[in-house]
Amino acid sequence: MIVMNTEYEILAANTAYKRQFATAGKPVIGHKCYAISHHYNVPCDQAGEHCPLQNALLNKGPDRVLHIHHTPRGPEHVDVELRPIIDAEHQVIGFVERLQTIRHASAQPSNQGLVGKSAAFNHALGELQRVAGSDLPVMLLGESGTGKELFARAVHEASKRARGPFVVVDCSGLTESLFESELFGYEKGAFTGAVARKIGLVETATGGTIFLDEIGDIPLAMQVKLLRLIESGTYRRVGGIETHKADFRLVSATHKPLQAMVADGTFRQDLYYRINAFPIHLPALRERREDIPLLINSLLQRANQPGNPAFHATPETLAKLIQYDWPGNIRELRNVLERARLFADDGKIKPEHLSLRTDTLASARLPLKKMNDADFINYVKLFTGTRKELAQSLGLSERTLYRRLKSCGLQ
Ligand SMILES: Nc1ncnc2c1ncn2[C@@H]1O[C@H](COP(=O)(O)OP(=O)(O)OP(=O)(O)O)[C@@H](O)[C@H]1O
Repeated sequence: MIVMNTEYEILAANTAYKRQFATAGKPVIGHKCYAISHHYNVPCDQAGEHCPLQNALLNKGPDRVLHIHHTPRGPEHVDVELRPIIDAEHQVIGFVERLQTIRHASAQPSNQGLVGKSAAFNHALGELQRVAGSDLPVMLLGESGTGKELFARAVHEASKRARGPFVVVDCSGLTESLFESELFGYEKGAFTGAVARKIGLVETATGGTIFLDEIGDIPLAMQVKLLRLIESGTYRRVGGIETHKADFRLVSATHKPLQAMVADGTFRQDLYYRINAFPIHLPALRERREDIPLLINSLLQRANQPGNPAFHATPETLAKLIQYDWPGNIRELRNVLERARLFADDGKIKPEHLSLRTDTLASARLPLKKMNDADFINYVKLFTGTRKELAQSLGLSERTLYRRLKSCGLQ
């Protein structure tokens, strides 16, 4: 926590903040918050980010945002909550800021969990952070392979139920009778083959979270039973008479258009409102292209066997992967990399090692040399290598690249 004046200067900091940001010979007191945590020399809102201080000043009330901070450990996601200090004349004279490092997502290559730092990813993460602490049902909406299960796990881990179980139910593979016995369990003798009592997943999830993946696939008859469970908070084992109390937080996901299904009668409206209390839209990979290099590093790190040389993508490969449309999102990226590794004998993943669906390869429609200015600028901004590598990836000489950069106002 820190206390600041309205000039963004840090007046006081607690031990945790100092431990994080103060280094010998570089104390934090008296310095601007944006210089310490962002390495900017202007306030965040002038550097293209949302500044909670400006909002809190304007509204004379608290404000909360998700930021990426530059810590000695590298960039990290931080949940920032700012409260104004208001004097007797109703003037804002300072702020108290509480910063909380988010552990369930990483802004640098990581061998586990969610990674990302693009605006689209940060937005979804910010929503997750807001809802996690409550017991509200969460609905994750996104194309296949966008990380719905990882997000669901992150909701659980960021919640008060983190120490409880996280139970995944894939609804798409379950028939009606199976759904009921899986979810609620059954008593001995409930049906042929029920030779002993079986505990259901709802019971297993006591104190934790249930993730219903592909909830749009639940048949209508089962939707009634699910609704009853959610509304009453109780259930009965199949063949049982005793009522049990349920204690779980519900996270659901689907890539189906639930609203349209409600309209045509294949999904119950009452259930829809129950489970859709807090929808979070997960961006497709093509909406967060700037995360692609980070994701590639993370996924290659994950696939690496100890003792083997580390794999990396050449600049040309990176260029191709950034341009591709990724209909299968991160799962497809993971598969493409896993296959490419088998061909990259020297650890370098080259364009010929990639198996991309050519119909969606943007470069097939758009020769790199002939890119228009807007696409060119966008491409340059996303590129993380050196200038030489950039020229190579575009098939330009360094001199031509230099002229093109200059003509677009990029130095
Ligand atoms: N932000 C992320 N950072 C790192 N890895 C990710 C991220 N999002 C997804 N992945 C990885 O991508 C793969 C697909 O993710 P996941 O299974 O969660 O997707 P999904 O949306 O649930 O897919 P489906 O709808 O097909 O079930 C997994 O291997 C997961 O680890």
